Amino acid sequence: MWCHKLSHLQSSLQNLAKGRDICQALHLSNFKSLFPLSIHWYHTASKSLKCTWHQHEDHFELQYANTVMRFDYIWLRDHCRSASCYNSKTHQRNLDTASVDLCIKPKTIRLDESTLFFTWPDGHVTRYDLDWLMKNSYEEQKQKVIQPRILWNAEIYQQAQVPAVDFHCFLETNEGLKKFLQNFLLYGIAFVENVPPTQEHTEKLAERISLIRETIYGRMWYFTSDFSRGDTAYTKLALDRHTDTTYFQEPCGIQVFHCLKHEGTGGKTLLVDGFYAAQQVLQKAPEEFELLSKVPLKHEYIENIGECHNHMIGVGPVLNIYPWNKELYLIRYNNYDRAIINTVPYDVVHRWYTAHRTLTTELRRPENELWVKLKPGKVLFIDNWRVLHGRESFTGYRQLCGCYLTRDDILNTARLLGLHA
Ligand SMILES: C[N+](C)(C)CCCC[C@H](N)C(=O)O
Ligand SMILES: O=C(O)CCC(=O)C(=O)O
Ligand SMILES: [Fe+2]
Repeated sequence: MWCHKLSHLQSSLQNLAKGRDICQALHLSNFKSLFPLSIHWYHTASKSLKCTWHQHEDHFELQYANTVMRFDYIWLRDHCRSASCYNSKTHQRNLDTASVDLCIKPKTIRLDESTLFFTWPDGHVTRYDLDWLMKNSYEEQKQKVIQPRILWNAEIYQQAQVPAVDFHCFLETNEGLKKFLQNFLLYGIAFVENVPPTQEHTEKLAERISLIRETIYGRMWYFTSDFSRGDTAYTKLALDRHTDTTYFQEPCGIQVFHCLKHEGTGGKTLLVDGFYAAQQVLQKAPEEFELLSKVPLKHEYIENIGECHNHMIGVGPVLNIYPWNKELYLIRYNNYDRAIINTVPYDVVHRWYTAHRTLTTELRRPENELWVKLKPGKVLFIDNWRVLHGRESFTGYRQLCGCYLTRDDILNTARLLGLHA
């Protein structure tokens, strides 16, 4: 695992902010026309960017770099970066927010160069750099994507010719690891090749990018069609596209597959970008997209086979989106493991089935299906919050090993390498 290198992260954030100033300075020409005439505005030139602000009764309004931003006074007090309110070494808040009057108002506000000074009733002074305020404002944040992605169907993915990363490159170089993670973040799938076909080597790969998430299936799993567990994965049957562990309150973030052996026919792996399909639903039937993002459902796993006794339940909508920018972050789709729907009134149920059908139609379009035959030596990583997998039925002896990984920790690794995650 990686240790924290926050200074590195900070300096890349600073570079990002500098680049932004230059871009936004170019868009300043008509910002004056936005001002209401009836209230008193303060105009100041800071560096090259003009800034105008107004102290309203219940909030602070700032126009800077062509952006109109509003800040609640409690927010401005809460985010104070002074040494007594914030520990800049640990990046943690010292201030006890509950001790601040919810209706707090600054006694005075003044701007000096590019720094705003708020003096609070008890005399405490909070200072904010204009660029910091802008970067951290809601207005800025809602324009941004949390996770840049390339949504794909089979043709888009194949044309992109995303290369697999070599085993040694992945394990021994930061470039190899970074390339791999960049592919994974953009497409939701990525391959490592030339891996010795053993469970130990597969485990080593997994540990390079994240933490293994131990589950009811074990830490590293290793399975054949031996009916050893109460799930169709342990048969030779075809499996339609799905995401795994929908019956966990937090479905596993990443699935790793390594086919160690197959002597027989069939058994190809199916991959479908769930976010591409959801995007199609959003375009064709936005109210159905919304319904799929609002109606919570249960998924369930009940197992009573030999020594294995499990009963897992996970609740959540099929599509999970960030409310401020509507960006998708998780699809929970498994028709096998979907539990009884009894938390939704009948008229909504009907609309939900219609919406689910629309999504299923998109997910099942042949042009959205990427089929790959997993071979010993080639390890597949799947973003289980985004990309659905399935398999063709097969004959003969087939051995698959792999594991689940935690999502937070793969993103941690990616961020520390300077990637946007
Ligand atoms: C991958 N491994 C064989 C360990 C488990 C398979 C679990 C399959 C289950 N129906 C699900 O979708 O979650
Ligand atoms: O056998 C396979 O290729 C995959 C089965 C499956 O869906 C799983 O193990 O999660
Ligand atoms: Fe699965």
